[in-house]
Amino acid sequence: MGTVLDSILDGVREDVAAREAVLDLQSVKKAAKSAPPPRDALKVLREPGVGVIAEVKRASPSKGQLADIPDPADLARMYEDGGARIISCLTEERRFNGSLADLDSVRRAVDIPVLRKDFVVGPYQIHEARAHGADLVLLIVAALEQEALVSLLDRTESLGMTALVEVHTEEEADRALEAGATVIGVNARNLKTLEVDRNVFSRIAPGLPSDVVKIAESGVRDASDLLAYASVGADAVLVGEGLVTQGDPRAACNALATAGAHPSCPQGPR
Ligand SMILES: O=P(O)(O)OC[C@@H](O)[C@@H](O)c1c[nH]c2ccccc12
Repeated sequence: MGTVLDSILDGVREDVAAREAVLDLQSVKKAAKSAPPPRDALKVLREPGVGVIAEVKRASPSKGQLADIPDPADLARMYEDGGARIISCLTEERRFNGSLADLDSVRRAVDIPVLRKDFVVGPYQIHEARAHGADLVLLIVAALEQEALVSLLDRTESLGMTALVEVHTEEEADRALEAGATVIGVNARNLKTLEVDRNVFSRIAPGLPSDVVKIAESGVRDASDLLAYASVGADAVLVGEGLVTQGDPRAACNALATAGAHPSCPQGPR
């Protein structure tokens, strides 16, 4: 039986093919060349303290609709005001209800770097991300053969963007390092079963080289979760549900950012 990830990937491949039939690879490459220059995400991620990557997330396969987000630009601005270092914007349509239009409006609304959060299956989406202003791209190891991972990582960097390489197991972390990843996200949510296990980060992160930026993804509900991830080496946390479901996303983001910036917040070597 196929996993949730497999079925998401099938849908994504169909959607990419449909977009490519309208705007081919050559055209999207051209569009990427006239996009506003990429913002330096690596610099932001290496600043002292534990950073917050705040996600514009309308829905998820595990929970369905999470929040009514009438204006993603508005939400992104609240996150930025609340002290987020990076905005993550879901663009996958079928399960997460995201879109490239959301990415466009988010990128225009803020001055901080923006991550295109999607299931990248090939080079088309990398150029497309840049054409829509993305500064970072998510690459999910579990979704890619090693050869594809290496070439998509190189392509991302050659366009001046940063790749956030997502892993869920030690084996995947080894593949990410082998591919040359400098920013690794450990997802507490298993994309094959959708189960969240916050201990996955503490199992994997301490084994990663100290110069790799380590991001704890998923399952952050409040400042105590951020501090727990920080104590086992997180340089940043990526938070969706815990922010979009709050009445005041600016305040919720600020509570996390403040905890991450506090001198008592544990932080790994740089
Ligand atoms: O809503 P949460 O539990 O804070 O999780 C955010 C983020 O980690 C999650 O949206 C995510 C992590 N990796 C992904 C890959 C694809 C889609 C979504 C994701």
